[in-house]
Amino acid sequence: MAMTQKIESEQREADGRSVDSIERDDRPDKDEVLLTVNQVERMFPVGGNTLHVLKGIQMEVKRRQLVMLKGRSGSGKTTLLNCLGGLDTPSKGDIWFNKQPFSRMSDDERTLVRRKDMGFIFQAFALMPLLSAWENVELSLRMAGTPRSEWKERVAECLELVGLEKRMHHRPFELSGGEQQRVAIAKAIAHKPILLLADEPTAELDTGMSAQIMAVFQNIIRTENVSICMTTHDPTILEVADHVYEMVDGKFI
Ligand SMILES: Nc1ncnc2c1ncn2[C@@H]1O[C@H](COP(=O)(O)OP(=O)(O)OP(=O)(O)O)[C@@H](O)[C@H]1O
Repeated sequence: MAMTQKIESEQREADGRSVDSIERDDRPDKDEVLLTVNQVERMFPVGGNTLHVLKGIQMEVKRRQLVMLKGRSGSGKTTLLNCLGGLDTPSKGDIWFNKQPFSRMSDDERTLVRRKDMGFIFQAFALMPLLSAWENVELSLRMAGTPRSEWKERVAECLELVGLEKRMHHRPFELSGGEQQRVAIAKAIAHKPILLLADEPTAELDTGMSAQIMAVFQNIIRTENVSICMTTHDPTILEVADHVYEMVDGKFI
């Protein structure tokens, strides 16, 4: 057995699961659907007219899936992602999340679900510029209401998961674009969400850094049991997706 394989195998065994169980993912909730989108439409009133942006979207995301939404600029990807994250609501149709009628909840209920079970990553990283990587991740735990006694262990764990253990005390301007995006990922997963929504997370990165971010995504799907739904323009990263939905003019083709 090659050394890298052995180390990987030992790490996996240390993780409490056999190599086979990880590669086949035979955990009981494997095929469970986490997110269902039923005939969702979104219209906006614009200057006396109605702009029909989403035109009957049907999709689902299962546990531990990496799902990508691809499509040209203006096709409606961000509008859909905003509805999936409860930052906006459909004009028609509904969205179910974790067996709950997410799009029909009150704003307050939806905010609670979003804070507890969802994490967000945006293309422009959204880090606090004066705080270190450590402090940025800690801030998200503070905002999520995680008890202070758990912060230290969880911050270290998240920064290690994204491969930043040697950069924990650097501030954003002392980090590369790819490293900043990894801090943003650590921040988004710190409160243990079950769904991560990412809008063009590799848009600002070159091909090598984009590949690293996708490797981090695959790692956190395995270790954190999270599902990821992301938008992208980048054809080179589509192959790592479990499922790709292609959007043209507000519809999937
Ligand atoms: N609040 C709004 N009011 C009016 N029009 C809107 C609103 N939000 C989005 N749109 C319009 O909906 C269309 C789709 O926008 P959206 O941002 O969802 O596309 P996108 O596929 O994410 O594009 P990009 O890749 O450039 O971000 C655009 O024509 C946009 O102008």
